Amino acid sequence: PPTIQPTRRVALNAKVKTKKKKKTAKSTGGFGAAPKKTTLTDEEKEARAIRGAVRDATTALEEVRDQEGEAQAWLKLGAVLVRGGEFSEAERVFAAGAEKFDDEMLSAAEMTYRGHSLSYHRGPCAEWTNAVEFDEWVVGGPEQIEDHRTVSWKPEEPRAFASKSPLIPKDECDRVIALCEKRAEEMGGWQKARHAQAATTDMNVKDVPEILEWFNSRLKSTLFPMLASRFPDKIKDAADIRAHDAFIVKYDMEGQRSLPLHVDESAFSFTIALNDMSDYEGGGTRFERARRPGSSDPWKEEVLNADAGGVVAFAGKARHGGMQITAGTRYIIPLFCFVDENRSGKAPGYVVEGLG
Ligand SMILES: O=C(O)CCC(=O)C(=O)O
Ligand SMILES: [Fe+2]
Repeated sequence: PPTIQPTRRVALNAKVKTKKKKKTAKSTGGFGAAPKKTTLTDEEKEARAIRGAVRDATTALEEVRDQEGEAQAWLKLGAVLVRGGEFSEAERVFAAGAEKFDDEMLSAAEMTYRGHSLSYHRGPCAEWTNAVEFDEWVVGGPEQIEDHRTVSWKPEEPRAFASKSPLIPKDECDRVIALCEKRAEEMGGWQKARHAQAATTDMNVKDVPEILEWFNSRLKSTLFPMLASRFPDKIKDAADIRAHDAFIVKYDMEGQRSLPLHVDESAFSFTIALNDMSDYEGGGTRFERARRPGSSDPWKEEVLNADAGGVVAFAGKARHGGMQITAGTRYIIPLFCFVDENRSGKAPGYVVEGLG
């Protein structure tokens, strides 16, 4: 089976890489654009080299299509696309290759880029017309946080938004909890080892059909529109948002009480509260370093939380964790999102379509 990409990653070293050199030249019109000058800047040379590599890998793929070792050619083409920032294309090439070949590397690459996004709503969403207000924080501290593929954050840009009232009615949340507890009973308990590096007591949303149907309608009507409205500079259209992974987590005194500081495998993450804060003591999404937008206050730890149906939505690469509860039970749905986008701006699918 493919290696499951951990959706949370606990940094072994608190220092994350700061500035990453951008590898493509936006100034040339991006990936695929013809160079206009004879004297090329380094960036232009790099963009041209990537275009050449994509061409070579595509040609190599065409040549070996029906031969042994073809899986290697698909992997190579995907890797070249990743290098060029063509992430939507890389995902589709890895997936197309994995479909043709029983190859562990291709399946693992598909899982890394696509996650479980095919199980979740993708495409047109409702308009965000909700009157809910949000508390806003800058998170991640003074240094540049790690990029997540298409979404990169300059210092001060990473945000966390905590809703001040529910986005989802409490009765829907109650039903989800009841369905989870019923399923856990049938399955002999909550899963404890799905995430190797930051294990939670959890259950995949995609594995519980009634919850999945509800969740997808909420992604479309509420959660994706809300996210796009909070991050307009990073998300052009809610229809481009993908859910990499979503699961229900239970914190209680018998099982898991907290979650260590980590970064998520996401551009944007949500913690969706399923029950009220009065049901437990402690708890909440704990950001290692936060302060108010526009302030020069010292960075300090901040715990954000909401009652049932409320959310905390944030840049997933800002270090955070689950604050320890000291009594009661807390249920949340962590949701990890990315944007289906090529750095060139070309419509997703153009490389795979070209392969016929
Ligand atoms: O407990 C929380 O609020 C944080 C959960 C979290 O960060 C995660 O599940 O990745
Ligand atoms: Fe997380």
